[in-house]
Amino acid sequence: MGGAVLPLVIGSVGVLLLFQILLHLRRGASVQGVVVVITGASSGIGRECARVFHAAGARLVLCGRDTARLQEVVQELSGNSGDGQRQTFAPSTVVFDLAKADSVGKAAEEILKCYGHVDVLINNAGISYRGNILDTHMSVQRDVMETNYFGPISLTQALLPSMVQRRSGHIVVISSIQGKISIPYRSAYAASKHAIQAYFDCLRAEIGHLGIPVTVVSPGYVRTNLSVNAVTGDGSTYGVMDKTTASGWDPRDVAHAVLKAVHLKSKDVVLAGPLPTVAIYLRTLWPALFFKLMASRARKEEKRKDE
Ligand SMILES: NC(=O)C1=CN([C@@H]2O[C@H](COP(=O)(O)OP(=O)(O)OC[C@H]3O[C@@H](n4cnc5c(N)ncnc54)[C@H](OP(=O)(O)O)[C@@H]3O)[C@@H](O)[C@H]2O)C=CC1
Ligand SMILES: CCCCCCCCCCCCCCCC(=O)OCC(=O)COP(=O)(O)O
Repeated sequence: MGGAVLPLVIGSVGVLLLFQILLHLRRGASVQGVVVVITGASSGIGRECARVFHAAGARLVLCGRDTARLQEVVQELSGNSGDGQRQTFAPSTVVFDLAKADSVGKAAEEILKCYGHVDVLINNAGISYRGNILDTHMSVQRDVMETNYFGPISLTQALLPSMVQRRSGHIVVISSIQGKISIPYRSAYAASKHAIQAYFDCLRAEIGHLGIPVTVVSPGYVRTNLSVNAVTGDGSTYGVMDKTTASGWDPRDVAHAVLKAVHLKSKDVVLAGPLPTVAIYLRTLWPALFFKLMASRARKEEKRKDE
């Protein structure tokens, strides 16, 4: 009888410890006072990240193009002092357009002035696209690349030297399942997300040993305004809330997953259901079948448009 008690006590203490660790992870105590920069903080995933990181005690620098919409987020967060268990901070804002190459350097200087350094950069801002390649202006292909690829990598490269100097920092990028597989009528978007994945995989290998982790987060569909704001082949706004978007993940869950990824210093996180996950493996292991499925998907979508 006595022999069974000790393992039971050790087991219970172990479970209790594990519970405490999980609780600690959920609370995100690791970002208390940490300087977190979020691009695209005015809506969708970025706005939810702002809420979640603010509640976890981060000192935020929120970025976007629209002063009024950013101020709305600041107002909301400033009036919300969290659960009272930790100190929260009123966010700072920096307004700039990632697609304007000459504005990013100046914005990085402004960001650094807020707290003197950056602990976590979350490259979240982005735009999607709808269109077939034959009818898409080259200017659209370039514009999507500016916002989704050149903008984030310019900002990253402008902030990196200060992280390297301090031997401290963390770079996060919100990519997409479409950074891993390409689906028809998304050429500009999928290409920009593949480019982002490749760039940050290279960066991870180059700077990991300096104590600066790189996290690529690849969500599936998320319930935001991404499809509404998407650009079409002639440069006009798509303006439609797609069913896939409307029935996607709650952006709050994505934001919590980003916080967890920061805490765990995860390298590559896929946030999607089984089908997209199978598709990623299929693309590598049985590409011929994957290409066939995508071609059939393209024909079906073409037919739907013709009806
Ligand atoms: N929703 C989804 O299904 C998925 C989204 N993602 C990715 O998540 C990220 C966030 O998108 P999501 O929240 O869904 O979409 P939203 O359209 O809701 O948000 C996009 C954000 O990006 C900002 N933004 C867009 N263009 C620029 C620019 N040129 N310069 C600066 N900021 C810009 C917008 O700010 P403002 O317009 O105020 O300037 C806005 O805050 C994107 O990178 C997207 O690719 C990935 C997978 C799935
Ligand atoms: C033998 C078994 C075969 C099973 C594999 C079937 C392959 C199914 C293809 C699944 C495609 C999933 C696409 C997911 C796309 C996605 O989640 O994108 C996220 C976004 O970035 C959304 O942006 P968008 O502008 O496209 O709304």
